[in-house]
Amino acid sequence: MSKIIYTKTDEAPALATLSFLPIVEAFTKTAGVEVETSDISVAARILAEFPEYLTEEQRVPDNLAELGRLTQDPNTNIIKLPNISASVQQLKAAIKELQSKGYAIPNFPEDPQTDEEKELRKRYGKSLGSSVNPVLREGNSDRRAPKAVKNYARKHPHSMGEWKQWSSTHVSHMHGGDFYDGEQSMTLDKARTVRMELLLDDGTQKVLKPKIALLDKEVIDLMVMSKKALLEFYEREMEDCREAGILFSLHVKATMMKVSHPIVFGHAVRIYYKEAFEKHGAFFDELGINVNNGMADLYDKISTLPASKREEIERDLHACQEHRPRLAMVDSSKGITNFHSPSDVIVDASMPAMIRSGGKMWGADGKMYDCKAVMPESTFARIYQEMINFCKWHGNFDPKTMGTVPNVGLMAQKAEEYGSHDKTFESSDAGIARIVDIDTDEVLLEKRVEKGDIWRMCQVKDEPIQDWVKLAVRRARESDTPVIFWLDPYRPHENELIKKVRTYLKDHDTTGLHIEIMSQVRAMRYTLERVARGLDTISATGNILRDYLTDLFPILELGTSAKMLSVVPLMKGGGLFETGAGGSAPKHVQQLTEENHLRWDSLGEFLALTVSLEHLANNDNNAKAQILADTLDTATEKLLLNDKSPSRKTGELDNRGSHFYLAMYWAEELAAQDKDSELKAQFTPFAQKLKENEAAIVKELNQAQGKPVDIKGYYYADEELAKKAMRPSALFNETLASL
Ligand SMILES: NC(=O)C1=CN([C@@H]2O[C@H](COP(=O)(O)OP(=O)(O)OC[C@H]3O[C@@H](n4cnc5c(N)ncnc54)[C@H](OP(=O)(O)O)[C@@H]3O)[C@@H](O)[C@H]2O)C=CC1
Ligand SMILES: O=C(O)CCC(=O)C(=O)O
Ligand SMILES: [Mg+2]
Repeated sequence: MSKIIYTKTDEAPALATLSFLPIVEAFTKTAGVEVETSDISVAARILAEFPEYLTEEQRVPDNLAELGRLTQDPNTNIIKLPNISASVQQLKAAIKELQSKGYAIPNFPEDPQTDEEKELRKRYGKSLGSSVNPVLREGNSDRRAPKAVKNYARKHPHSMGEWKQWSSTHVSHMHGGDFYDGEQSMTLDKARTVRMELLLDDGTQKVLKPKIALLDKEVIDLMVMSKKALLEFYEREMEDCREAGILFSLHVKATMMKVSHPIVFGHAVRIYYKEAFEKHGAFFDELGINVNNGMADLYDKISTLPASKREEIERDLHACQEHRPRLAMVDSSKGITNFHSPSDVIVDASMPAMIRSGGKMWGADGKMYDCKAVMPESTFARIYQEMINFCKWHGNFDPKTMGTVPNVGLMAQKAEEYGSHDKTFESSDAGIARIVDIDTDEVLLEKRVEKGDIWRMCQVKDEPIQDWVKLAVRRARESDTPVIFWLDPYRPHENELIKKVRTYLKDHDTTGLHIEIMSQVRAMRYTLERVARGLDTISATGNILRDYLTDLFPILELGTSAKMLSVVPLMKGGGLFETGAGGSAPKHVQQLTEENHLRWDSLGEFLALTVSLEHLANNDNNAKAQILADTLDTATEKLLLNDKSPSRKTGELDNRGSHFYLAMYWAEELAAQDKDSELKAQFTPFAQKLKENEAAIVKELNQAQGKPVDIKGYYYADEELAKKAMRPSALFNETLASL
């Protein structure tokens, strides 16, 4: 029996699953495909970590570890929905909710002192930040807008803000002392075992990571971010921003760069509120305030102080704002600024949203203003400035005519920066940061660090690079589109990759293909010149640009990256099918609980299911699965053309209504096909029933809206209540059960 593993995650995607999965199960069983669910929500991952605190009935298996193992099995077929990459605030909220539901898990130790607390912190750390995707992504990334989706966007363009040539919006990044500056890189000449250590100025050796096994031909890098240079940078840019009278916004990726970026974020907050931190810093420490987790942590912890003390602190914070630039807002109606939480503004999505709106972000008064987009690490920040330059000169892009930019991303086996958090350190002392071969004592890479500097080692294995080059060539051939490898010869790491790309391209027949290697800024310009002329260009990039570009171009081309096809061909032969390239849209949940309307668009799920079924069909020689895939593809196109995607407005068709239409169109396509008479016979009466009841079902679905709905929880909602809320049409449920 063929099997698809369907993940259960968090927030809007998890709610959508409750409505969509029964449809998937009903349809796929007709092709002998079993659908198994696997709960990898942040709540389930927390529970799996602490079985000894739970009763027998409360315990849950470690599904993520099991899925990680399955990525090594060629028969694996996983549909992975977007999940929360939790900030400390979110993790604490999830813990609190679980405790309130009777799960006696321990509190999150904010400032661990004892060994026991340190151990707990380490265990909770496993559920922090991006901890699902890196486990499952045992393959490289293939993300693109399918033709039907692109055509739909061309016919129904989303709104775009206007770019003025005189816009003051720009990107600011460090020009020295950051990870890019003086980075060191090497390709290994043999398999080695190394340690990471700090050689202090007094000669003491401090081992931070005792043993890392590296493979032959692996590329490793050593990078340092100077605290001094970072603080000077912030000071200068804040002053520059205040003078310019525009909004200050900081864009980081604290979810994936879960060790370095909260530190980078915290320094910005402390510089902005410098005088207040000088005055109250020691007291803040006593209270256990850590603004690396955002100002939310500070406001939370001072909320219980006596009013006079609290007001004094608030006054002092306010006084700092008087001579600092205005901050970009995340939610101006609630007074939530860019400094509230390091993962409220996530660079991959936040920069495209700003560019789409003509370079504007929200100010505290609810109006939009030009901004200084601050991205301290210069390595990739420059691509955004290049795009802004282009928009200022050319005007914003036109979704009706613009070309498309699919991406082939190097991602497998925790490639590059995104796999480096367990090898990232905030230096406790000055000294030499070194990577040393344990067996030979050779110092492979070394760099001077001062106290407070952040240093890290990144790695990328050779086999994933070979696989990435192969995938890029395959995509170029299949789509007859030029491929540009975005690699910067001035950057030592990428220079190593350039050598490898040149070597491995020779393994493939590239006759007639257009393949080039360009530095990022040139690649961006080249790609944009083509985009503006309606031409398509594949970007073949490293892991960070994979993440950035697969939100950037889709958000401009399609309005959201949720509509992307996102495939991870696992290196061992299985398939991981991600549902779009975007997140979990937390504010959609709020709309559901307040108004019982879910505007989440499951298009990414429809696309993922199509390719997942196709993969099954090929692997298991399952002809029925292929028919299901082909008909689902046509049904999805029909859904788009007939405008049955969810509306943003309560009372109109929402996520559940769009699922009904998908089911109806899919059934109609299965009834219309003549390749499999059994399927035809099964689906003909079913399609008829859905068609006959269309008006009544849509009425039931839409009439349920407009009033609050309580699903008793956010991270671990009551499954039965949530199911009931997500399946409000008795008529549709009955009809589906009859299949
Ligand atoms: N692959 C994964 O697992 C990923 C997970 N994440 C996680 O998701 C969370 C939120 O991420 P964030 O970057 O803030 O934002 P999201 O990508 O979730 O949402 C940003 C905005 O995009 C629109 N949007 C996104 N997806 C859809 C959809 N399917 N249907 C309709 N509109 C959509 C919504 O716009 P509007 O408000 O206009 O409706 C939404 O407010 C974080 O925890 C993050 O770590 C993020 C990226 C990928
Ligand atoms: O894992 C995460 O935190 C986000 C993933 C993401 O943004 C992406 O893969 O595009
Ligand atoms: Mg992303």
